[in-house]
Amino acid sequence: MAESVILKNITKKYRMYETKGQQIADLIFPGKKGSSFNAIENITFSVEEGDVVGLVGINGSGKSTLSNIIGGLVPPTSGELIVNGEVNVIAIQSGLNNALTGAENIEFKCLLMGYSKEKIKEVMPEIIEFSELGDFIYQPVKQYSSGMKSKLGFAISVTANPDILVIDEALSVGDQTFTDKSLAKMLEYKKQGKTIFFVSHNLSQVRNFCTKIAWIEGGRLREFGPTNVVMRNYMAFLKDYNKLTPAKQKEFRDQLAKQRKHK
Ligand SMILES: Nc1ncnc2c1ncn2[C@@H]1O[C@H](COP(=O)(O)OP(=O)(O)OP(=O)(O)O)[C@@H](O)[C@H]1O
Repeated sequence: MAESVILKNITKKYRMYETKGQQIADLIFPGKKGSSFNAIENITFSVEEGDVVGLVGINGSGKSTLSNIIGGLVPPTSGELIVNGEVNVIAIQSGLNNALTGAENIEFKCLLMGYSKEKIKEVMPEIIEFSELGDFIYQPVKQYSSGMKSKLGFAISVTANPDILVIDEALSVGDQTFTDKSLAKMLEYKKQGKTIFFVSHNLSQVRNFCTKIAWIEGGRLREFGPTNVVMRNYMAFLKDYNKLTPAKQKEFRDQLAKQRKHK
């Protein structure tokens, strides 16, 4: 199998400030004020065509940052990312323009993907039908619920038929029927040998759907491997973590955060 996505020592740093004044001072004297926070640190793994990779980890571990980097939405601070093919990200905040209607967003995204006016006319009814939004498609997206936004983003992306698909929690906000329909579409993609990254807190979806899992903890890759192996270890970790008191859980998260913070 050919390698589809290769990550080599990918790091994403953000500057963090305690006050607005610090932020302004840092603009004038870069690096003097505030601290640096590693949202993602030294992540290395590679994925083959046809792999469906679940990204798991507790809140704030860095899953969305990593999926946005893979999707080309966020540049890494350092490291090398090789993506062989066209990639599309579906997230709850999926880059839709709130001022435009659903239909205008479809048109806009299709134009960005290089579709001709004729092609857009052809795919428009298909996308509207998949989205299940009915007449809401002519309403501005700012009036949509997060589930409706996710449906629209999903419908556009599956019609775009990318080689690599990144799905960030987009299936957790829709209703069950839509989620089932979307999972069926994903299975079709999986059968076609497309590469999929799947961020979800729904572990039974991850178990049923993913062939591999990347477990992210405190911005670092704790484990990468076949679903059955990593899922077993992650579940054991969660069982222990959930047994901790809220104060002990916070202590654990604070300890991880401390390791990510640098001057
Ligand atoms: N633009 C940003 N500026 C500063 N910090 C950021 C930024 N984006 C993310 N972070 C920080 O990076 C860390 C990882 O965030 P990320 O959203 O990737 O985690 P996640 O695993 O997707 O979390 P969740 O499960 O809660 O969605 C968090 O501590 C977050 O506060």
